Amino acid sequence: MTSVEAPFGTRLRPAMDRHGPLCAGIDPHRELVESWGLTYDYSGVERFALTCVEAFAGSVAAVKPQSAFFEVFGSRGVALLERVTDELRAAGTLSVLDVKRGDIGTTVDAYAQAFLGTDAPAPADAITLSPYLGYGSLRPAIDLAHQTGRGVFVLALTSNPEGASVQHARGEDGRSVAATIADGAAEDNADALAAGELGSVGLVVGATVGSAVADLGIDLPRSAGPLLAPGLGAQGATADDVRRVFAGALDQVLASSSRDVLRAGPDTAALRRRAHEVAAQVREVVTGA
Ligand SMILES: O=C(O)c1cc(=O)[nH]c(=O)n1[C@@H]1O[C@H](COP(=O)(O)O)[C@@H](O)[C@H]1O
Repeated sequence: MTSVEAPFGTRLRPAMDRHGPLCAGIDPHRELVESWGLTYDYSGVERFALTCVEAFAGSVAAVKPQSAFFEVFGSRGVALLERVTDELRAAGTLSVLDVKRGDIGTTVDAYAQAFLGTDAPAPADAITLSPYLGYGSLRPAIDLAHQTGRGVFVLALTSNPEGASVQHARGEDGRSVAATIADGAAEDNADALAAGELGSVGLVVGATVGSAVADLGIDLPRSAGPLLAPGLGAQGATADDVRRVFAGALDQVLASSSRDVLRAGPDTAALRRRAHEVAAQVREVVTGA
């Protein structure tokens, strides 16, 4: 059992200040594992994941293991994922578990207990959530995260081209789905905003989304939480894209990169060096230095 912690946002802010605003992904794709000279099986993925932990622990603001690549190996893969989050926790490095959960509220409650509760078997510092059963369906997870000092990242504008068909759609009031989700985060982070702190309800906004934030009238600064920004590197987004997409909210950006960093392995030092390089580039963009 883990105890209640200080709010996720207030733990993330100093980590980003210290290491640069990068969340390094652990995504053991078959081709990456093989490019490291490992066989693509449970043992190869175990070696891959634990090398990433060794490289990133204590070196980056946050680490985001992608559950799908672990679930491929069934219960052993899930146990490995739990080991990854446990080792990150022991090293004092924040984990963002990428599980993209979403369901009716009563089921979300169980997901919340599984990942964010004080009795969670291997709690993460934050998880990713999908709000497409309605932002309100996530209430049990958001409330529990607030109680236990953990965080959530709610998909708002995803980095993939297909996301726009849902996220840009407008309701009867003319507001887009993505803007409504950002409004929800703003309400849930209102106390943090008033206190001048980073909120614990983050949004996922891809660095690939072009002018969508402005076109849809989304007020990112008012959302007041961290903005997890995937898409850098492998999906084609650049530092300039980060500057443009997040103009006005750059201090909330937590850029996320998986393949671009992971390709530097299998050498632990090279992997860490690449993570530092990308973190420094993002820091330069967000501070305008
Ligand atoms: O929630 C995410 O992390 C996420 C949201 C999104 O809109 N786009 C997106 O790519 N992701 C995740 O971010 C990672 C991107 O990996 P790379 O493209 O290799 O950097 C993957 O784990 C994706 O599942």
